[in-house]
Amino acid sequence: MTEDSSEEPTKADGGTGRPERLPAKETWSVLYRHFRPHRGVVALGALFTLIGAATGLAQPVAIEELVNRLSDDESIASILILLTGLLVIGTAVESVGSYILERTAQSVVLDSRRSLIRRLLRLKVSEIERVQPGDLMSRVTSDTTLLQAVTTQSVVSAFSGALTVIATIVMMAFMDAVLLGVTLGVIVLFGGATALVMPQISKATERSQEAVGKISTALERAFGAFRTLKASGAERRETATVEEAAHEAWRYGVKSAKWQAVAWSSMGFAIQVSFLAVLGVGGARVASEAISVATLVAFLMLLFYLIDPVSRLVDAVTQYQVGSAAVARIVRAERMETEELDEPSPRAAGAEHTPAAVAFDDVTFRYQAELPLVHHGVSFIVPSPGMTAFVGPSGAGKTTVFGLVERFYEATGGRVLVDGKDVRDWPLADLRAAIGYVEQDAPVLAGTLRENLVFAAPDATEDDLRDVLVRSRLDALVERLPDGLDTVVGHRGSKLSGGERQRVAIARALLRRPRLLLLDEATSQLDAVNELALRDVVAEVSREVTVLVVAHRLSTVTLADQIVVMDAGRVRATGTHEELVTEDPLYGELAATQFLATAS
Ligand SMILES: Nc1ncnc2c1ncn2[C@@H]1O[C@H](COP(=O)(O)OP(=O)(O)OP(=O)(O)O)[C@@H](O)[C@H]1O
Repeated sequence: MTEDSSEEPTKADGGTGRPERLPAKETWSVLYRHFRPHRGVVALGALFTLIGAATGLAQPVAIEELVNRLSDDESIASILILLTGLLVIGTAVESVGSYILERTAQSVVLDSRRSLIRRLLRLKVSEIERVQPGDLMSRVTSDTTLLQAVTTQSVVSAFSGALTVIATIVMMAFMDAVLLGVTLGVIVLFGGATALVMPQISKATERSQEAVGKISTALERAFGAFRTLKASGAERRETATVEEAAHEAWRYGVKSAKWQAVAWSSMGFAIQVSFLAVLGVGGARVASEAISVATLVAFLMLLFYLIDPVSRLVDAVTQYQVGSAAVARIVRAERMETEELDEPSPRAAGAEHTPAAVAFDDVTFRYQAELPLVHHGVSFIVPSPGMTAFVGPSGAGKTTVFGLVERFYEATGGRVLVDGKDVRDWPLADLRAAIGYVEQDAPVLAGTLRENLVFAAPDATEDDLRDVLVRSRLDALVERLPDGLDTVVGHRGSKLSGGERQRVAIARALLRRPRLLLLDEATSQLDAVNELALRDVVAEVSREVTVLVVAHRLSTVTLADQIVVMDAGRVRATGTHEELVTEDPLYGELAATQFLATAS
């Protein structure tokens, strides 16, 4: 089962083109999904913030009373005590509230990172080939951080800010409706610009985040081929590429900051102007005895208190713009197609060790809809147990056979059968648990030798490890290394030789105790002595296990129980070496040139 993307491939890109913006409704629903598990805590935090704000609002009322008592020559001691109490309680409650909200915001970031990480490592192979992994990484590290702002400052500040604004306006209305009209008129007139610039903030932030993604992509490209970079003298050019992306991030970051400043200052300006307007109109109303001085003072105090919630509202909307840009990028990553991968069932995980049966039944395949067919009706049945070698010119589609058996890709037509069952009907984890796969370039991961070996078989015992080290001819190397199995092998195993990397990859696959072993040019870099040894090991393994190899070396191919000759995506002949040398001209030619040349 896959979770399908509703977007066109070009829209769900990893940063290569500019995707369409996410509709506001969808942004809201994503934000709500992240927010929902924490709604209880957020409500508590919001309540504390509100209580804090209410104590602030009570202060002008208390001051109005204080001014009245002063003018009536009454004692103000009780009012002063009340004011002090309000201040202390307000500060304490507000700080606890803000701590709760910040903590929740961090949890939201954690949740979104977790869900993204879980999905990213389950992406289909074809999805990863379509995008830039560096950009995907920046979505986990950088974009999720922006989510933090939109779930606290934005959602909660908007809520508490709006409630406080409403409460303030109600209180103002009770004091003097005319002054309230003046205040609102001025704020709407001068603060209106704020609303206009909001979309600009979101747009600039998304561009800036895209550029951050480009930085990761460019760095990943450079580090991924560091020696080639140096050997090609490309340091300056690649540095310039990364710097250009960094500069783009800066440019759009500054643009976003500019629009945020416009939003803030227009709202600040609106409140300042309303102060002046209330002073003018209020003064006239005091002179005409429509209102008392105490009411004007209290009203001005309320106006003063309005600055905070209005700022919070503006901040909320600004942060929402920033966050929505991040949400769009996160959602697009979340929409990429993933594989459903459960734990392998215990039987598949190791109890049963019969060799797997593999067959292709008229398989056609293309990597992408717009690309030509790679397989045009490929059919073969492999002996199990036994070794089957795939040979043929470069690009004939040999590696693709392995990709289809592992179900990294699904056949466009026909059936790929393992144990007589279409691989699409297998639980994916069970299928892969049955297979040991050594890829063409024998990848070794950063970490220690031990970590690399047990990567595919975390439950392997020390005895298993020792046995496989001997079989894959790694024992001498491990003994030589000062830290033995705990030696760190460097990024992509850069501290190992090509042949050592291949042996590590073979050992890793053997340790998995597979029922089906796929070896893609797995011994191409081994010296003659090690190759001979490993060939014997593979031959021995193939007595109990089904082994498929892609190999160009005669030594490996001649050993095979069956050879499948592929050419331009078709099987042109199947047989043993002796049969094919005489029966198939292409194989005869390959044997005569490539194999025999190698053998001689
Ligand atoms: N991930 C991919 N996306 C698109 N096209 C691909 C992909 N992988 C391989 N191809 C194309 O499919 C064709 C078959 O590739 P494949 O790797 O199966 O050939 P091969 O026979 O193993 O070649 P070689 O002996 O050089 O390894 C080639 O033309 C290749 O360019």
